[in-house]
Amino acid sequence: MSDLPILTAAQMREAEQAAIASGIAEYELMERAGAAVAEIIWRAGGRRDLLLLCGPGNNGGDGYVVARLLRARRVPVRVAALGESRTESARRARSSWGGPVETLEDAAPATQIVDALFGTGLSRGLDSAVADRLRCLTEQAAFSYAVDLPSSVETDSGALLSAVPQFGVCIALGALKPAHVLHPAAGSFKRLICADIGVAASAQAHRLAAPHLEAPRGADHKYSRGLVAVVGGSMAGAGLLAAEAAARSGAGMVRLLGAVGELSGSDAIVRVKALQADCVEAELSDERLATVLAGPGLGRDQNAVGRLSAVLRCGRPLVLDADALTLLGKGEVGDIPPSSILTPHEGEFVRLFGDLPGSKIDRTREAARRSAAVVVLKGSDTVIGAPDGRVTVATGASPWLSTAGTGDVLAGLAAGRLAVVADPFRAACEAVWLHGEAARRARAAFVADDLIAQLPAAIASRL
Ligand SMILES: NC(=O)C1=CN([C@@H]2O[C@H](COP(=O)(O)OP(=O)(O)OC[C@H]3O[C@@H](n4cnc5c(N)ncnc54)[C@H](O)[C@@H]3O)[C@@H](O)[C@H]2O)[C@@H](O)CC1
Ligand SMILES: Nc1ncnc2c1ncn2[C@@H]1O[C@H](COP(=O)(O)OP(=O)(O)O)[C@@H](O)[C@H]1O
Ligand SMILES: [K+]
Repeated sequence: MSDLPILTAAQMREAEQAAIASGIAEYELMERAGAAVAEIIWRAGGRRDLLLLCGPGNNGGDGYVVARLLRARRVPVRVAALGESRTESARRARSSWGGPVETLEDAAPATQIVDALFGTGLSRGLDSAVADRLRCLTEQAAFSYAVDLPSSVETDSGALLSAVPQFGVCIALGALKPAHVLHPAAGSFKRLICADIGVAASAQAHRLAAPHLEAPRGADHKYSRGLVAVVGGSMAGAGLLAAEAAARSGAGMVRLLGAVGELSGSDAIVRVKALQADCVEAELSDERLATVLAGPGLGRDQNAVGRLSAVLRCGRPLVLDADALTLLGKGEVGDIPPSSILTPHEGEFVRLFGDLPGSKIDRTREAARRSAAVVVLKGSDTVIGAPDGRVTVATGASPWLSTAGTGDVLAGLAAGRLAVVADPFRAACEAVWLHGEAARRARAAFVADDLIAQLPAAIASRL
């Protein structure tokens, strides 16, 4: 898996303009885009009959190029257009096709359908008659492809501007756009392919790639590999889940601060009795501590406030989750120490940062900037933002993760990886990837404990 760049519509246009300024004609880019799409369709569908739906802009222009190139390979191709072509390159592509052009209303279904109606230029939802026709034709096809983006999705936010059918393959041109990784748009295709069209795309946002992890060295010992403290609380099970995940994350040692003797779980976790804030404070003064996690099962009463205050003052790299985020959102404890990792779900995020404008990527980036922390905004698409503006987006997470306790596992994993690598953004990215991989390996109907059991194999796969 590669860490592909993610560009907004405006950034993509800038990259295209830079390519044009360097001497590549706009029409040449359209030819390259069409050729890349035609090749993918040819490999998947061979000579099955195909209907291309072409819109008025350059997305439609790409479509006419695809039609011409596949006709040359003796694929039975028909083209249906939504009006005249409105750009010079699209008009040129349409005239190079030179074949008949049907109307969208009259076009009969085909085995393969290609949506080249709109791409990054879509400015509003499709008219309902057009949306209906697109849905009908797509549902009747055995193979369906969206060129650059499914028409109807908002490029920069991933919102659906009108109803979108389910496509088999979406072929992103030049770079990914936010709608390729953010839900709901990212759920409107089964497979995503990014086609290189020779436009240099550098971005601060990337799709999360599989990490390269390092095994301990011969000279390592449990403290050099990272000592993690998990500050538990009134819901002891959540703290234990986080501690178990931290213990299987590659860290050298995990201490669980809370009540002792009540819980089962791995004996490798050192339970330390620390029920009051002053005991927590004393435990967190250990110079050998690499990271401290607070939040899972912490509670929200005055005792929890005192314990969390001790955590915020301790001066160690922190991971803050769940109840810790809720208490921070209420403003009842101090500020978030810089370089922390915060792992909110949507509700905790809004309580902490309010109703920020823009896409999930924009909101996460802004929250990271404001808090000077790494923010992991969880969900079916998890966005990880760093204070310096870097963002990665995890795609394709198993919906089976929507079960109680999986967030506690992620928090423990983040604390463990932070203890190992000491870089909060890298640690958060590794944790999110390993969490997704553990879920993939656990397959279906798993509970949070099953994810923890998969962590050693997930880690081994990246050494
Ligand atoms: N940026 C790049 O580097 C490249 C872009 N290419 C293609 O160009 C596309 C972008 O082209 P355009 O900017 O022309 O945009 P689109 O082809 O997405 O559509 C823009 C046109 O649709 C109209 N429109 C927008 N929403 C509408 C609606 N709901 N109903 C009816 N009309 C509507 C606009 O007024 C405009 O005329 C990309 O998605 C990609 O497919 C490729 O040709 C190659 C390179
Ligand atoms: N529909 C979904 N698809 C993929 N991942 C999901 C989905 N719903 C939740 N998740 C993931 O599951 C975890 C749930 O965390 P959280 O909401 O904190 O739950 P809990 O507090 O019960 O542990 C997060 O990592 C989140 O990204
Ligand atoms: K399209």
